[in-house]
Amino acid sequence: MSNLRTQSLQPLQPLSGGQLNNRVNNVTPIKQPVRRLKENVETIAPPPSNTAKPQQQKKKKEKLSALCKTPPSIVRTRNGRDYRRGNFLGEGGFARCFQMKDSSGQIYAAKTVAKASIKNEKTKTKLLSEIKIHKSLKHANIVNFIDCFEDDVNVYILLEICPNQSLMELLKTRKRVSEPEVRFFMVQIVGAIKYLHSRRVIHRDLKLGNIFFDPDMNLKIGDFGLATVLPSNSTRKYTICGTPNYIAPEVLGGKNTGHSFEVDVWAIGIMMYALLVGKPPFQAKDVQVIYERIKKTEYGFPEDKPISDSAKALIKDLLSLNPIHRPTIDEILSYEWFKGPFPEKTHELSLNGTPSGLDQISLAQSALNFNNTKTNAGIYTPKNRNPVEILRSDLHSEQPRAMLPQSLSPNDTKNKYEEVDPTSLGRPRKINLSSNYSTTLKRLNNICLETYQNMRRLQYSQHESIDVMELPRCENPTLISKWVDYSNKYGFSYQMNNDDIGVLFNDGNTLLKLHNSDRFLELIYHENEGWTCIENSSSHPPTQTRRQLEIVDFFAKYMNSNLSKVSENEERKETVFLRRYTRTPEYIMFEMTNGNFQFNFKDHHKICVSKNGLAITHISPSRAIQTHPLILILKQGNFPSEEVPECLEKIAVIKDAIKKKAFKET
Ligand SMILES: Nc1ncnc2c1ncn2[C@@H]1O[C@H](COP(=O)(O)OP(=O)(O)OP(=O)(O)O)[C@@H](O)[C@H]1O
Repeated sequence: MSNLRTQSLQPLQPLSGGQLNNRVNNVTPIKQPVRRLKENVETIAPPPSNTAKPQQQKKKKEKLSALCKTPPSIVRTRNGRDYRRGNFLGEGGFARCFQMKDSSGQIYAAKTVAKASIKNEKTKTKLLSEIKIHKSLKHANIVNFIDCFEDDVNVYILLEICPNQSLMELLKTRKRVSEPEVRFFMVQIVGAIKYLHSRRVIHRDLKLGNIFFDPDMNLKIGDFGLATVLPSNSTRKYTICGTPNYIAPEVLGGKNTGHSFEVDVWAIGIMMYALLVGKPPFQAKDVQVIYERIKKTEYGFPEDKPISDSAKALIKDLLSLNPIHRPTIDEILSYEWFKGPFPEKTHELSLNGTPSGLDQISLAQSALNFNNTKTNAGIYTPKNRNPVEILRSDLHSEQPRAMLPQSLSPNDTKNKYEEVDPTSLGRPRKINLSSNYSTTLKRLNNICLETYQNMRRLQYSQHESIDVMELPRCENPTLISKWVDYSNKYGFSYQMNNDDIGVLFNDGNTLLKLHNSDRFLELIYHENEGWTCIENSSSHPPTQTRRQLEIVDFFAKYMNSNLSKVSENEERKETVFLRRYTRTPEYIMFEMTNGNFQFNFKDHHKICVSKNGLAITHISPSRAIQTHPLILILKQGNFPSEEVPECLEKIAVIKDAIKKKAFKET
């Protein structure tokens, strides 16, 4: 603890175990304002009334975080690490949060606490307890603790960055959140709380403002400032703490009743209600009124904001006055409500508005999404089955069929359309790039821009005489002829018309099996750079790629026996693989590593733009293929040998899609 006083940049020493649970005696009488009284507002509630004890209330409103000075532009730790300070991220009652970048470019959030605000022993113990508890946790839905250090003025808690704010901001923007989305949130939250409780940690400050979105829009519980570890399951805590709107009735009972894990279950009920209805159930201007309502569980469901009966039933149980009547963490997910439409993930678009089509997610698809979300939240670990076995049973059972937008005919999967960019799918392995590949992404981005510029120029010059330079040699390009989207588990699998088969795995890496060869390529993706290629023999694959190879082989068999091809086979002219794909309701777009763009439209016509936008290929539903200079097609208004419905409109759509990519990358 003396560390907090020491001068500059010493990493904090670990706490001795005894310090952690000595707060049983910190009984705060109920009449005193509860810690974090200021947060009564939780920004969606009106501010607390100032009628009683105006002096005291005023004093409480001064945030300790105001004492926090902006950290220097470079924070150097004792163990030699430099962090470059970035933007201000947000502020709580106690801390301010800033971006911090390490020397490899990885960005974190640094929760920064002013030493001036930790003058007394109690605050110091609390901070050290927060650090010790948070440091001991590792779960997919808990903000990851990275490091902790200090300088002369601040203590820094370095955390995984959650750049998409919290559920509180989401609700502020959206006013109410749809039931399918809340189902998804609840599973992730329940997974994290189940994990905490299994380690005898009670969070005690669960609220919308403490549940953040990570870059992939997964929820992460943060702020362990009020968390406590119970020495045994039967121990009870007596400290009155929490945020008024979220406080459980037994906490308000203070000394007389004590509280335990069920306070977190209560808070889950409050959050579920708040998300579905738009405000917490016991909200009032005056904190004492909130407490009175909580003690009598006095709340209702407003008629003008209808929610399902099964949602009400779950909320009612979660908000049981008697903690032992509340469902256990394990029981929550067996409620009927979770059988409703369940999305595969949360989309970034949800931050601004209700995504469409959520209510149309089929029962089978919902069940699958629910199970996957539970698994990802650590709620049950499937038996250690071979991934190929899992794939086989998934692909051949009735349920998951619905989730696969089969090859070129994605029927009822509109709500799944989204951009899938390997850079956002996972942290790529850090590797040394060979010089051959290190400029690949830059090169592709340049081709993308050039393709857009050429298409735009040709569109404007279609009434002028043809420049021979615009007439490229028009051989048919390498195309994706079959595909299976299994990105909710493994990745995106495809077969090309040269019969090479690839899987773009969810970590961004690709395995490409070359047709008529014993060789396969492991293409390791590196953010901002490109790919490193390792060539291997399929008959003697390295151990670490064996499972992936099995998956590729499985997909290969599956595609061969189940899907039809887009076009006839071509000889391999080049080694090419899928860079990334984008799905919209109108088309799926493939960006290939030779710079070509393939668009499969929902009317089963496919168009590929090659030669940096100078050549265009049409593949008809009957697999007839023709490639021409784009300028000719623009002049004639359609392809010569077989008409393409709404040909010029399709080309305009393609140009716009490429434009979006071009300007996103540069
Ligand atoms: N991991 C993170 N990534 C991005 N921003 C974060 C992260 N953690 C915290 N923040 C931002 O910093 C603010 C303050 O963080 P936090 O809530 O942990 O601090 P606090 O002072 O303990 O809060 P409280 O008022 O709840 O006690 C948050 O509201 C949020 O805007």
